Amino acid sequence: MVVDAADGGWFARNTSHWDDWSLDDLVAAKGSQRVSLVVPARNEAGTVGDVVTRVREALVETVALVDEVVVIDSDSTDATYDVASDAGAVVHRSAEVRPDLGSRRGKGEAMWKSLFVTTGDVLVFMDADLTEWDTHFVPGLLGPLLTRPDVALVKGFYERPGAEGPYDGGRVTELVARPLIALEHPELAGLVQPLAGEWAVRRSLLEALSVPVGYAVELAALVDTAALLGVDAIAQVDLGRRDHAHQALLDLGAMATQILAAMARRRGAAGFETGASAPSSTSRGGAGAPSSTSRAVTLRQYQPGPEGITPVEREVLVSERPPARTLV
Ligand SMILES: O=c1ccn([C@@H]2O[C@H](COP(=O)(O)OP(=O)(O)O[C@H]3O[C@H](CO)[C@@H](O)[C@H](O)[C@H]3O)[C@@H](O)[C@H]2O)c(=O)[nH]1
Ligand SMILES: O=C(O)[C@H](O)COP(=O)(O)O
Repeated sequence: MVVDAADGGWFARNTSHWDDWSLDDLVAAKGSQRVSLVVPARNEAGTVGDVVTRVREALVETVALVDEVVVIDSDSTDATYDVASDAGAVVHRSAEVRPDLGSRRGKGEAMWKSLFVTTGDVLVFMDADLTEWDTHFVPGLLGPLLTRPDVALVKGFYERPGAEGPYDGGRVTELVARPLIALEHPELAGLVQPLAGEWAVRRSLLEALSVPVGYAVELAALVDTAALLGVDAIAQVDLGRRDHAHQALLDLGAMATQILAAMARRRGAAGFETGASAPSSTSRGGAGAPSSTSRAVTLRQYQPGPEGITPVEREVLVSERPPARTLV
Protein backbone atom coordinates (compact mmCIF):
# COMPACT_ATOMS: atom_id res chain seq x y z
CA MET A 1 0.00 0.00 0.00
CA VAL A 2 1.35 3.42 -0.95
CA VAL A 3 1.66 5.89 1.90
CA ASP A 4 2.23 9.30 0.40
CA ALA A 5 4.40 11.60 2.48
CA ALA A 6 2.43 14.54 1.02
CA ASP A 7 -0.68 13.52 2.94
CA GLY A 8 1.07 13.05 6.29
CA GLY A 9 0.03 9.41 6.51
CA TRP A 10 -3.66 10.18 6.07
CA PHE A 11 -4.13 7.40 3.49
CA ALA A 12 -2.90 4.70 5.84
CA ARG A 13 -4.99 5.97 8.76
CA ASN A 14 -8.26 6.55 6.95
CA THR A 15 -8.68 4.09 4.08
CA SER A 16 -11.01 1.08 4.40
CA HIS A 17 -12.65 -1.51 2.18
CA TRP A 18 -16.41 -1.76 1.82
CA ASP A 19 -16.57 -5.26 3.28
CA ASP A 20 -14.74 -4.32 6.48
CA TRP A 21 -18.20 -4.22 8.12
CA SER A 22 -21.15 -6.59 7.90
CA LEU A 23 -24.65 -5.23 7.38
CA ASP A 24 -25.55 -6.48 10.87
CA ASP A 25 -22.62 -4.52 12.35
CA LEU A 26 -23.79 -1.38 10.60
CA VAL A 27 -27.44 -1.71 11.59
CA ALA A 28 -26.33 -2.15 15.20
CA ALA A 29 -23.93 0.82 14.98
CA LYS A 30 -26.64 2.95 13.41
CA GLY A 31 -28.84 2.71 16.51
CA SER A 32 -31.41 5.49 16.48
CA GLN A 33 -29.66 7.61 13.83
CA ARG A 34 -31.49 8.16 10.56
CA VAL A 35 -29.86 7.65 7.16
CA SER A 36 -31.02 9.34 3.94
CA LEU A 37 -29.85 8.30 0.51
CA VAL A 38 -29.91 11.35 -1.76
CA VAL A 39 -29.66 11.01 -5.53
CA PRO A 40 -29.31 14.26 -7.49
CA ALA A 41 -30.57 13.63 -11.01
CA ARG A 42 -30.79 15.70 -14.15
CA ASN A 43 -32.22 13.87 -17.14
CA GLU A 44 -31.40 10.40 -15.85
CA ALA A 45 -34.66 8.60 -16.72
CA GLY A 46 -32.63 5.73 -18.20
CA THR A 47 -30.78 4.82 -15.01
CA VAL A 48 -32.36 6.45 -11.95
CA GLY A 49 -35.06 3.77 -11.62
CA ASP A 50 -32.48 1.01 -11.29
CA VAL A 51 -30.52 2.93 -8.65
CA VAL A 52 -33.64 3.58 -6.57
CA THR A 53 -35.15 0.11 -6.94
CA ARG A 54 -32.02 -1.81 -6.05
CA VAL A 55 -31.16 0.34 -3.02
CA ARG A 56 -34.72 0.15 -1.73
CA GLU A 57 -34.89 -3.62 -2.07
CA ALA A 58 -31.50 -4.29 -0.48
CA LEU A 59 -31.21 -1.59 2.17
CA VAL A 60 -34.70 -0.38 3.05
CA GLU A 61 -36.86 -3.49 2.71
CA THR A 62 -34.45 -6.39 3.33
CA VAL A 63 -32.25 -4.66 5.91
CA ALA A 64 -33.26 -1.46 7.70
CA LEU A 65 -30.07 0.51 7.04
CA VAL A 66 -31.51 3.34 4.92
CA ASP A 67 -34.56 5.22 6.16
CA GLU A 68 -35.43 7.16 3.03
CA VAL A 69 -34.44 7.25 -0.63
CA VAL A 70 -34.78 10.80 -1.95
CA VAL A 71 -34.24 11.87 -5.54
CA ILE A 72 -33.74 15.57 -6.18
CA ASP A 73 -34.82 16.22 -9.72
CA SER A 74 -32.48 18.91 -10.99
CA ASP A 75 -34.53 20.67 -13.68
CA SER A 76 -34.91 17.52 -15.77
CA THR A 77 -36.71 17.74 -19.07
CA ASP A 78 -37.14 13.97 -19.40
CA ALA A 79 -39.15 11.48 -17.30
CA THR A 80 -36.69 11.40 -14.37
CA TYR A 81 -39.34 12.54 -11.87
CA ASP A 82 -41.90 9.89 -12.83
CA VAL A 83 -39.38 7.05 -13.21
CA ALA A 84 -37.86 7.76 -9.78
CA SER A 85 -41.26 8.10 -8.20
CA ASP A 86 -42.53 4.85 -9.76
CA ALA A 87 -39.41 3.10 -8.41
CA GLY A 88 -40.39 4.16 -4.89
CA ALA A 89 -38.25 7.22 -4.22
CA VAL A 90 -39.48 10.36 -2.56
CA VAL A 91 -38.90 12.85 -5.36
CA HIS A 92 -38.57 16.62 -5.09
CA ARG A 93 -37.97 19.10 -7.85
CA SER A 94 -34.95 21.13 -6.79
CA ALA A 95 -36.56 24.39 -7.91
CA GLU A 96 -39.63 23.69 -5.76
CA VAL A 97 -37.70 23.12 -2.53
CA ARG A 98 -37.65 26.31 -0.42
CA PRO A 99 -38.75 28.49 -3.34
CA ASP A 100 -38.12 31.51 -1.12
CA LEU A 101 -34.40 30.84 -1.59
CA GLY A 102 -34.60 30.97 -5.37
CA SER A 103 -33.26 28.34 -7.72
CA ARG A 104 -29.92 27.77 -9.41
CA ARG A 105 -28.83 25.30 -12.05
CA GLY A 106 -26.53 22.55 -10.91
CA LYS A 107 -25.76 19.44 -8.98
CA GLY A 108 -24.48 21.22 -5.89
CA GLU A 109 -27.73 23.18 -5.77
CA ALA A 110 -29.73 19.93 -5.80
CA MET A 111 -27.59 18.52 -2.99
CA TRP A 112 -27.87 21.71 -0.92
CA LYS A 113 -31.65 21.77 -1.39
CA SER A 114 -31.78 18.17 -0.14
CA LEU A 115 -30.92 19.47 3.32
CA PHE A 116 -34.37 21.04 3.52
CA VAL A 117 -36.36 17.92 2.60
CA THR A 118 -34.50 15.03 4.21
CA THR A 119 -34.55 13.76 7.78
CA GLY A 120 -31.24 11.87 7.97
CA ASP A 121 -28.58 12.55 10.57
CA VAL A 122 -26.35 11.11 7.89
CA LEU A 123 -26.74 11.77 4.15
CA VAL A 124 -25.35 9.41 1.52
CA PHE A 125 -25.03 10.84 -2.00
CA MET A 126 -24.99 8.70 -5.08
CA ASP A 127 -25.03 9.67 -8.75
CA ALA A 128 -28.06 8.67 -10.80
CA ASP A 129 -26.16 7.78 -13.97
CA LEU A 130 -24.32 4.72 -12.68
CA THR A 131 -24.01 1.88 -15.15
CA GLU A 132 -21.66 -0.37 -13.21
CA TRP A 133 -22.15 -0.32 -9.43
CA ASP A 134 -23.77 -2.24 -6.61
CA THR A 135 -25.78 -1.56 -3.50
CA HIS A 136 -22.78 -2.26 -1.26
CA PHE A 137 -21.68 1.30 -2.13
CA VAL A 138 -24.11 2.58 0.52
CA PRO A 139 -23.07 0.43 3.51
CA GLY A 140 -19.45 0.88 2.46
CA LEU A 141 -19.79 4.66 2.71
CA LEU A 142 -21.60 4.39 6.03
CA GLY A 143 -18.96 2.16 7.63
CA PRO A 144 -16.56 4.83 8.90
CA LEU A 145 -19.34 7.29 9.76
CA LEU A 146 -21.30 4.84 11.87
CA THR A 147 -18.30 3.33 13.63
CA ARG A 148 -15.94 6.29 14.09
CA PRO A 149 -17.31 9.37 15.87
CA ASP A 150 -14.27 11.37 14.71
CA VAL A 151 -15.19 10.93 11.03
CA ALA A 152 -17.65 13.40 9.49
CA LEU A 153 -17.26 12.83 5.73
CA VAL A 154 -16.55 9.63 3.77
CA LYS A 155 -15.58 9.48 0.10
CA GLY A 156 -15.90 6.47 -2.10
CA PHE A 157 -13.25 5.35 -4.53
CA TYR A 158 -13.18 2.62 -7.08
CA GLU A 159 -11.56 1.30 -10.19
CA ARG A 160 -13.09 3.13 -13.10
CA PRO A 161 -12.44 2.04 -16.63
CA GLY A 162 -10.95 4.91 -18.60
CA ALA A 163 -8.74 5.75 -21.53
CA GLU A 164 -5.61 5.24 -19.46
CA GLY A 165 -6.67 1.97 -17.81
CA PRO A 166 -8.60 0.89 -14.74
CA TYR A 167 -7.12 3.45 -12.38
CA ASP A 168 -7.81 6.42 -14.62
CA GLY A 169 -9.39 8.87 -12.22
CA GLY A 170 -11.39 10.66 -14.89
CA ARG A 171 -10.38 13.58 -17.09
CA VAL A 172 -11.21 16.42 -14.70
CA THR A 173 -9.82 14.47 -11.76
CA GLU A 174 -6.45 13.94 -13.41
CA LEU A 175 -6.12 17.30 -15.18
CA VAL A 176 -7.70 19.70 -12.68
CA ALA A 177 -8.47 18.24 -9.26
CA ARG A 178 -5.23 16.39 -8.58
CA PRO A 179 -3.01 19.25 -9.79
CA LEU A 180 -4.98 21.70 -7.61
CA ILE A 181 -4.60 19.38 -4.63
CA ALA A 182 -0.86 19.05 -5.26
CA LEU A 183 -0.45 22.82 -5.47
CA GLU A 184 -2.82 24.04 -2.78
CA HIS A 185 -4.12 21.19 -0.63
CA PRO A 186 -1.50 18.46 -0.33
CA GLU A 187 -3.23 17.32 2.86
CA LEU A 188 -5.90 15.85 0.54
CA ALA A 189 -3.44 13.98 -1.69
CA GLY A 190 -4.49 10.65 -0.18
CA LEU A 191 -7.97 10.89 -1.71
CA VAL A 192 -8.10 8.41 -4.58
CA GLN A 193 -11.26 9.87 -6.11
CA PRO A 194 -11.64 13.42 -4.81
CA LEU A 195 -14.51 14.12 -7.24
CA ALA A 196 -16.49 10.95 -6.57
CA GLY A 197 -20.22 11.60 -6.46
CA GLU A 198 -20.59 8.73 -4.00
CA TRP A 199 -19.96 10.09 -0.52
CA ALA A 200 -21.55 10.34 2.89
CA VAL A 201 -21.60 13.18 5.38
CA ARG A 202 -23.06 14.05 8.74
CA ARG A 203 -25.88 16.55 8.40
CA SER A 204 -24.30 18.69 11.09
CA LEU A 205 -21.21 19.14 8.90
CA LEU A 206 -22.92 19.71 5.55
CA GLU A 207 -25.21 22.31 7.10
CA ALA A 208 -22.10 24.23 8.18
CA LEU A 209 -20.52 24.36 4.70
CA SER A 210 -20.85 26.77 1.78
CA VAL A 211 -21.99 24.75 -1.21
CA PRO A 212 -21.04 25.63 -4.79
CA VAL A 213 -24.16 25.22 -6.93
CA GLY A 214 -22.40 23.25 -9.66
CA TYR A 215 -19.82 20.51 -9.88
CA ALA A 216 -17.37 22.06 -7.41
CA VAL A 217 -19.48 20.75 -4.52
CA GLU A 218 -17.26 17.70 -4.02
CA LEU A 219 -13.85 19.33 -3.91
CA ALA A 220 -15.13 22.29 -1.91
CA ALA A 221 -16.60 19.95 0.72
CA LEU A 222 -13.26 18.20 1.13
CA VAL A 223 -11.24 21.41 1.39
CA ASP A 224 -13.71 23.03 3.79
CA THR A 225 -14.04 19.94 5.99
CA ALA A 226 -10.28 19.68 6.33
CA ALA A 227 -10.15 23.38 7.25
CA LEU A 228 -13.01 23.13 9.76
CA LEU A 229 -12.42 19.76 11.42
CA GLY A 230 -8.99 18.60 10.28
CA VAL A 231 -8.18 16.14 7.54
CA ASP A 232 -8.69 13.13 9.81
CA ALA A 233 -12.41 13.93 9.90
CA ILE A 234 -12.37 12.60 6.32
CA ALA A 235 -12.16 8.90 5.49
CA GLN A 236 -12.36 6.96 2.23
CA VAL A 237 -13.63 3.53 1.29
CA ASP A 238 -12.73 1.24 -1.59
CA LEU A 239 -16.05 0.40 -3.23
CA GLY A 240 -14.71 -1.91 -5.93
CA ARG A 241 -15.53 -0.85 -9.45
CA ARG A 242 -17.80 1.77 -10.95
CA ASP A 243 -18.73 3.12 -14.34
CA HIS A 244 -21.05 5.93 -15.34
CA ALA A 245 -22.21 7.99 -18.30
CA HIS A 246 -19.38 10.15 -19.63
CA GLN A 247 -19.75 13.83 -20.47
CA ALA A 248 -18.31 15.39 -23.61
CA LEU A 249 -14.93 17.11 -23.28
CA LEU A 250 -16.37 20.60 -23.76
CA ASP A 251 -18.94 20.00 -21.03
CA LEU A 252 -16.14 18.94 -18.72
CA GLY A 253 -14.55 22.32 -19.48
CA ALA A 254 -17.50 23.89 -17.68
CA MET A 255 -17.03 21.50 -14.75
CA ALA A 256 -13.35 22.41 -14.57
CA THR A 257 -14.21 26.12 -14.60
CA GLN A 258 -16.53 25.65 -11.63
CA ILE A 259 -13.90 23.74 -9.67
CA LEU A 260 -11.20 26.32 -10.42
CA ALA A 261 -13.54 29.14 -9.38
CA ALA A 262 -14.38 27.45 -6.06
CA MET A 263 -10.69 26.98 -5.29
CA ALA A 264 -9.91 30.56 -6.35
CA ARG A 265 -12.59 31.76 -3.94
CA ARG A 266 -11.12 29.69 -1.12
CA ARG A 267 -7.66 31.14 -1.62
CA GLY A 268 -9.16 34.65 -1.70
CA ALA A 269 -8.08 35.30 -5.29
CA ALA A 270 -8.76 38.77 -6.63
CA GLY A 271 -12.35 39.04 -7.80
CA PHE A 272 -13.46 35.94 -5.94
CA GLU A 273 -13.52 37.28 -2.39
CA THR A 274 -16.79 36.73 -0.56
CA GLY A 275 -19.25 39.28 -1.86
CA ALA A 276 -17.32 40.02 -5.06
CA SER A 277 -18.29 39.13 -8.58
CA ALA A 278 -16.08 36.81 -10.54
CA PRO A 279 -13.86 38.55 -13.09
CA SER A 280 -15.20 38.63 -16.65
CA SER A 281 -18.50 37.56 -15.25
CA THR A 282 -22.09 38.52 -15.49
CA SER A 283 -23.91 39.03 -12.22
CA ARG A 284 -27.63 38.56 -12.11
CA GLY A 285 -29.82 39.41 -9.16
CA GLY A 286 -31.70 36.44 -7.83
CA ALA A 287 -35.29 37.11 -6.85
CA GLY A 288 -34.37 38.98 -3.72
CA ALA A 289 -33.56 35.80 -1.83
CA PRO A 290 -30.76 35.65 0.72
CA SER A 291 -27.52 34.51 -0.91
CA SER A 292 -29.15 35.39 -4.16
CA THR A 293 -26.41 36.84 -6.36
CA SER A 294 -25.97 34.44 -9.23
CA ARG A 295 -22.47 34.59 -10.64
CA ALA A 296 -21.45 33.29 -14.01
CA VAL A 297 -18.17 33.14 -15.89
CA THR A 298 -18.19 33.27 -19.67
CA LEU A 299 -16.32 30.26 -21.01
CA ARG A 300 -15.38 30.51 -24.66
CA GLN A 301 -14.73 27.28 -26.50
CA TYR A 302 -14.30 26.50 -30.19
CA GLN A 303 -16.05 24.07 -32.47
CA PRO A 304 -15.79 23.32 -36.16
CA GLY A 305 -18.62 24.89 -38.17
CA PRO A 306 -19.52 25.06 -41.85
CA GLU A 307 -17.35 28.15 -42.22
CA GLY A 308 -14.44 26.95 -40.12
CA ILE A 309 -13.70 27.15 -36.44
CA THR A 310 -16.53 28.86 -34.58
CA PRO A 311 -16.43 30.31 -31.07
CA VAL A 312 -19.12 29.07 -28.74
CA GLU A 313 -19.67 30.82 -25.42
CA ARG A 314 -21.41 29.41 -22.38
CA GLU A 315 -22.25 30.96 -19.08
CA VAL A 316 -20.88 28.80 -16.28
CA LEU A 317 -22.48 29.36 -12.89
CA VAL A 318 -19.92 29.76 -10.13
CA SER A 319 -22.26 30.83 -7.33
CA GLU A 320 -22.21 29.29 -3.88
CA ARG A 321 -24.99 28.74 -1.39
CA PRO A 322 -24.32 29.76 2.20
CA PRO A 323 -24.26 27.23 5.04
CA ALA A 324 -27.82 25.93 5.30
CA ARG A 325 -27.83 26.30 9.08
CA THR A 326 -27.64 30.06 8.65
CA LEU A 327 -30.96 30.04 6.79
CA VAL A 328 -33.26 27.87 8.91
O1 LIG B 1 -27.14 20.10 -13.07
C1 LIG B 1 -26.98 18.93 -12.72
C2 LIG B 1 -25.97 18.12 -13.28
C3 LIG B 1 -25.85 16.80 -12.86
N1 LIG B 1 -26.69 16.32 -11.91
C4 LIG B 1 -26.58 14.91 -11.48
O2 LIG B 1 -25.37 14.73 -10.77
C5 LIG B 1 -24.88 13.42 -10.97
C6 LIG B 1 -23.45 13.47 -11.50
O3 LIG B 1 -23.44 14.25 -12.67
P1 LIG B 1 -22.56 13.89 -13.95
O4 LIG B 1 -22.83 14.92 -14.97
O5 LIG B 1 -22.76 12.46 -14.29
O6 LIG B 1 -21.09 14.09 -13.36
P2 LIG B 1 -19.70 13.46 -13.83
O7 LIG B 1 -19.32 13.95 -15.15
O8 LIG B 1 -19.78 12.01 -13.65
O9 LIG B 1 -18.77 14.11 -12.68
C7 LIG B 1 -18.06 13.54 -11.60
O10 LIG B 1 -17.37 14.64 -11.02
C8 LIG B 1 -18.21 15.67 -10.54
C9 LIG B 1 -17.34 16.83 -10.05
O11 LIG B 1 -16.84 16.64 -8.82
C10 LIG B 1 -19.12 15.11 -9.48
O12 LIG B 1 -20.01 16.14 -9.05
C11 LIG B 1 -19.91 13.92 -10.02
O13 LIG B 1 -20.73 13.37 -9.00
C12 LIG B 1 -18.93 12.90 -10.53
O14 LIG B 1 -19.62 11.76 -11.05
C13 LIG B 1 -25.84 12.72 -11.94
O15 LIG B 1 -26.77 11.99 -11.21
C14 LIG B 1 -26.52 13.92 -12.61
O16 LIG B 1 -27.81 13.62 -13.11
C15 LIG B 1 -27.66 17.12 -11.33
O17 LIG B 1 -28.40 16.68 -10.46
N2 LIG B 1 -27.77 18.41 -11.76
O1 LIG C 1 -13.94 12.52 -12.40
C1 LIG C 1 -13.86 13.11 -13.49
O2 LIG C 1 -12.81 13.58 -13.90
C2 LIG C 1 -15.12 13.27 -14.29
O3 LIG C 1 -16.13 12.48 -13.70
C3 LIG C 1 -14.96 12.87 -15.73
O4 LIG C 1 -14.76 11.50 -15.80
P1 LIG C 1 -14.52 10.76 -17.22
O5 LIG C 1 -13.31 11.34 -17.82
O6 LIG C 1 -14.36 9.32 -16.82
O7 LIG C 1 -15.78 10.99 -18.02
